[in-house]
Amino acid sequence: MKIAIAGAGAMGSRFGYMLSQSGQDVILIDQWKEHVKAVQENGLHINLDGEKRVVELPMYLPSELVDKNLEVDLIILFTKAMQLDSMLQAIQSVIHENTKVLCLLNGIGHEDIVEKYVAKENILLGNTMWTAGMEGPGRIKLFGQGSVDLQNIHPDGQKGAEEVVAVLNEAGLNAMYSENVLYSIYKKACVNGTLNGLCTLLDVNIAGFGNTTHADTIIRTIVNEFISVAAQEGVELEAEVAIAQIQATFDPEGIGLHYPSMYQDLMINHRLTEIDYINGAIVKKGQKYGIATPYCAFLTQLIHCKEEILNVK
Ligand SMILES: NC(=O)C1=CN([C@@H]2O[C@H](COP(=O)(O)OP(=O)(O)OC[C@H]3O[C@@H](n4cnc5c(N)ncnc54)[C@H](OP(=O)(O)O)[C@@H]3O)[C@@H](O)[C@H]2O)C=CC1
Ligand SMILES: CC(C)(CO)C(=O)C(=O)O
Repeated sequence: MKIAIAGAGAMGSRFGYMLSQSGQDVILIDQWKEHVKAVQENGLHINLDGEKRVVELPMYLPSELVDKNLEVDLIILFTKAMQLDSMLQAIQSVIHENTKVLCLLNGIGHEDIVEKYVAKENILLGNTMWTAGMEGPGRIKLFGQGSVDLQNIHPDGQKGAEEVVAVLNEAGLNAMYSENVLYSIYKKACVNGTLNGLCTLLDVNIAGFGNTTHADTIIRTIVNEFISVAAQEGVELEAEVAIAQIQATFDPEGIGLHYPSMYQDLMINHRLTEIDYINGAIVKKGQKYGIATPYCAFLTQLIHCKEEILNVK
């Protein structure tokens, strides 16, 4: 399968690497010039559980694709939420009538953006528990295991979605066809809504926060805000199920030593965060449905304060 990864930072590069190792024909696309140049000139440097390796993968800026007349079977979107619209606009030349587009970003509501550029029949929505980090342009750090949940958003897309699940599984990405992707998205959003902002503000990794005596109370309160909003959208998510998935991330042998992507954005790279698409999205929906979401609102405000203090753009 010809696969383009659009947004090939940490996660996109991980998926691109694993898919190419399984024999798929992969290209990486990103708008970060230094990163693209580094991969074009020196290959993608991978630190996999401490073992270093370098792989050659074709990588392009979107502007370099325009006259290439490239057709791909699948595009996997892995930008940050703030860059999704501009990336989709920039890769129009690669999106054809039969191109499937799988969106795996963290957060809620990305389908509204993808639908502006892609026919509903070709849109697959999902999320992932894999992790990754950048050590610099052209260099990624990988450890731990993960999984992917995905589903077509239009009934005609099911066969295509099942094919994509099979391709991801051949690459060892542990993909599952979800019967209710909105459920999967809200369940994963509970993980991000409790860990990303708090690990960032408290300056700890997942295990560090999870091991505090207050973590459980805070997590339960935030999860309750998420599930009250989800219920208004027809998603019946049990608090204990969401909490169990969050607690499972604390294990240092799993992803407990990971600093969430928001920490990497704000504290390491001094970049804007996705808070408005996670806790901020719950606040907005809460206002619409008349549900109080004070913890999500406070967390969103604190992260925005930190963005201002660090003067990030
Ligand atoms: N990292 C993780 O462990 C996980 C992340 N996710 C989600 O996956 C999606 C992609 O995340 P992730 O791979 O972490 O994103 P990255 O920050 O690694 O890369 C995303 C984009 O950000 C820009 N960028 C990143 N770092 C720099 C930098 N130092 N300087 C300039 N530009 C930079 C690049 O695009 P550009 O130049 O266009 O700005 C890049 O394509 C997000 O929605 C995230 O929440 C989901 C699960 C786990
Ligand atoms: C790994 C995990 C689940 C941590 O919250 C994540 O999605 C992220 O880092 O953004």
